[in-house]
Amino acid sequence: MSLVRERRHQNPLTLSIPPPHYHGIIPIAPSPSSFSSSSSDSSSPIQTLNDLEKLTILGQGTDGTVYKTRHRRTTALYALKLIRSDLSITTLEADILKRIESSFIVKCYAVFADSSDLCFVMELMEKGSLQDALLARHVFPEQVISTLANRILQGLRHLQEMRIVHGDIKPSNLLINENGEVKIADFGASRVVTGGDYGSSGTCAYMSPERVDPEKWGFEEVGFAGDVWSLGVVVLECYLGRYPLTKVGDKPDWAALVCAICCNEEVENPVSGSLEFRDFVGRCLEKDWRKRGTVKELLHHPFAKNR
Ligand SMILES: Nc1ncnc2c1ncn2[C@@H]1O[C@H](COP(=O)(O)OP(=O)(O)OP(=O)(O)O)[C@@H](O)[C@H]1O
Repeated sequence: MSLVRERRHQNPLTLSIPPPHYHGIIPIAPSPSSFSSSSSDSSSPIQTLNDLEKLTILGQGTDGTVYKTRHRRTTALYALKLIRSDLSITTLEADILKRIESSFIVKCYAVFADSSDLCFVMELMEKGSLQDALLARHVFPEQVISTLANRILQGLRHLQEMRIVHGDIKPSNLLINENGEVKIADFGASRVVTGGDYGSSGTCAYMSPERVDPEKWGFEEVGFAGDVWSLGVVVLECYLGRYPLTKVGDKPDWAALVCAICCNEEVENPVSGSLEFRDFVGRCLEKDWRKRGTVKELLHHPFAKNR
């Protein structure tokens, strides 16, 4: 998990794009020197890393490992993410995570840092990521996708209220808990916006046209519309059971992705889908961000509104 995603070489569809265009962005992080080595609420049961006992490895990211852990005294279970990375980059994520309180976003209880690692103590999401679920199940029925879309939109609404653009909504950053509830995770590509443009960190396959080619689509957008586009890609991927913007068999390299995102006239919307589903996908995957559905609008859309 890092701000710049070039190292996501394990997954052919998680390609990054050339140098960013930063305009009007306030990085959330303090400078590395001002980052405290331990950041845990004094009322939290987790005061030091020694309070946690590692049980198993839950997964491996680009820059570190996620462990299942147990609090020695309370026996409560947590996920512990250890990241070996440039602290100036990862403190961005730490600072964002600590501020967020929402049942639609994976909770971060504490952040610890030593000389080379950042350690995030997080809510344990027992069922892994939506990516894992897609690999196991392949496709989801519309009703499940509708609930998922609603939860992601509610998470995005919370982030927007905090002026945070997630910047990397994709199946592997959507985690599932014991109750089957999906929550947004991984703020390695996030930004607080004050207007103007946003950076181009994130994962190319899920990036909106205005992020991939800002000159063509204009610089004014603050980035929230980019998260809506990514949601549209995820929704379509859950329905089709494959990455939806390139054709089956296409080599998913950077050029093919840029072409699929920016050049093709319209994203192919499956005729087998219900009218509501197709309209929702169309509103998310509107190429022109000025015409794309907003989070507020889509929360009232017949496909995604709470039933
Ligand atoms: N809070 C959590 N609870 C349970 N499992 C988790 C949690 N956070 C991450 N994981 C699992 O650990 C794995 C690695 O997560 P991590 O966020 O480090 O990397 P990633 O997002 O998969 O990839 P990248 O590092 O390229 O962003 C994921 O596949 C996920 O299934």
